[in-house]
Amino acid sequence: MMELRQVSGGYEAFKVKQINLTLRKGEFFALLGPNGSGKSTLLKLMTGVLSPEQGEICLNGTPLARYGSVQKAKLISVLGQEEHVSFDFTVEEIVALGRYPHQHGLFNWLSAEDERVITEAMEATHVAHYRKQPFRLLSGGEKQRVLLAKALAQEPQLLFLDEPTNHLDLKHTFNLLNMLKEWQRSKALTVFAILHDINVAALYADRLGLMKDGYLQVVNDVHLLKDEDRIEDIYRVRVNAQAHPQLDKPQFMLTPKEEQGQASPSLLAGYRLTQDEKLLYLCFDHPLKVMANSVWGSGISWAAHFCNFHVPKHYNCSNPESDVKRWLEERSIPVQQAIGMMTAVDLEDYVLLEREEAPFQLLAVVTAGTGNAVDISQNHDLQTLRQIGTINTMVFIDGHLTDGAFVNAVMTATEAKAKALATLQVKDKATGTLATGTSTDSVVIAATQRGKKTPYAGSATVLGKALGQLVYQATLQAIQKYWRRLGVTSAERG
Ligand SMILES: Nc1ncnc2c1ncn2[C@@H]1O[C@H](COP(=O)(O)OP(=O)(O)OP(=O)(O)O)[C@@H](O)[C@H]1O
Repeated sequence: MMELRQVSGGYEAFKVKQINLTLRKGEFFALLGPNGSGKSTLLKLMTGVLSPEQGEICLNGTPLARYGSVQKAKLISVLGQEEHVSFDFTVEEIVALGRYPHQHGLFNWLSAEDERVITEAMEATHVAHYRKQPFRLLSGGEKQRVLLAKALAQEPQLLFLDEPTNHLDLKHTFNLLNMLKEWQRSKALTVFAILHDINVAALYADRLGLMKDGYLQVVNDVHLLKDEDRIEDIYRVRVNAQAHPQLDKPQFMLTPKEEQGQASPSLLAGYRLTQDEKLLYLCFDHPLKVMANSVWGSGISWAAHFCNFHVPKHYNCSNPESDVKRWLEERSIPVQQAIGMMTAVDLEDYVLLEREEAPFQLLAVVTAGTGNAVDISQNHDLQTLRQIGTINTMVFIDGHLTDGAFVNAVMTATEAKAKALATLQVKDKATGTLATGTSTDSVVIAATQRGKKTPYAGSATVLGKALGQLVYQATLQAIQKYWRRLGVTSAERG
């Protein structure tokens, strides 16, 4: 489609240098880079506004310089950063200007085909309802969409956009990019867009290029952005690449300077526990990063309120999540910062153990019932496994865990729980074999994310050992309390 070979050019004091790039037909290519890195200069070279001092730019195999302006406008259109419209045109008249390369004859009347394309472009950019309004009276974002409609009305093969989502609110940014993707697919439109938002680029681009100091440093697919060191080298900012929850695309987090490594009281001095018949509640002064399979707040999140609600033994509800949410609201606990579990166990029988193992502080809170103890290796009828008879394990860590360490911590806590069940010879009633857990267990691992990053939390680490021993002890004690309350004899245990 377009090929740049060893292209250099620009201004007296600034030039882009030695650019090699091939744009593929029908792709969405995003150009990223810090302010002043030369993105707009490169775009001006690619659109023929500036001429290369060295190298060659070809469009469909022919040097760009050989195209006449109308011939070029049939193939490429440009939505620049600042478009000035000097006359008092209506929206429709502005969009109609996009048709000029396709018009014939002396008077440039709009044909039926021109009218169809103009309407299609206005509808795609959601400006059709302003068609009779003067362009100058529109807002910045509305003007941007009208100018995009004009660029689309040109029916280009290649569309250049310089920060197209400037001025646009969230909805219109999303609509515009979705619409571009749609035109890219349905009309094999090639899109070359300068973007500032790397999250947007990661979501919409097929390939992207990173510019720095006039050089196109690298071109690749969006996974290139996962290279945090490279992004830091280009932008001088440390970003944290995360996986998008539904798509195989990276998304980026920034940490404001004042939030980094903020001092706050120690974990063990920074929480309050209250317990009544219905709720076991731990409230922390500062939110913790959480990995959990709780009824409310499952997955990875941040939370400061950890709740274990008591339910009757035969509690049955089609939507336990909405129940827990309602109970949180009834207690005025902020639902968006809460983790909620449920148990049929008497909450008075919770076990709380603290441990300090430098540099970590740990706190484990366990409630345990073994009425539905299960040996995971056996084949069970699923219906019988759905009753509440649960071991709920919460572990709080003053430490900075990577996502891998969170997974490791879940593993360690699970192994420790299984070992406690084995020590107490808890049996699966259905099979008579040793139980490995109960049918509806929950685990919560929460960390303050302060201090040096910890990549592991398995048995070969200080953290893993402390965590495993703490959960083992807490689970043992919680099961023993549960048995004492029920007056269960060892022969009946299971
Ligand atoms: N018309 C011009 N005449 C002279 N120098 C210019 C001109 N336009 C831009 N420059 C200079 O060229 C350099 C690169 O500018 P350019 O606009 O290409 O950067 P950019 O990467 O698009 O930046 P931004 O993200 O801020 O839009 C800058 O130092 C700028 O001052």
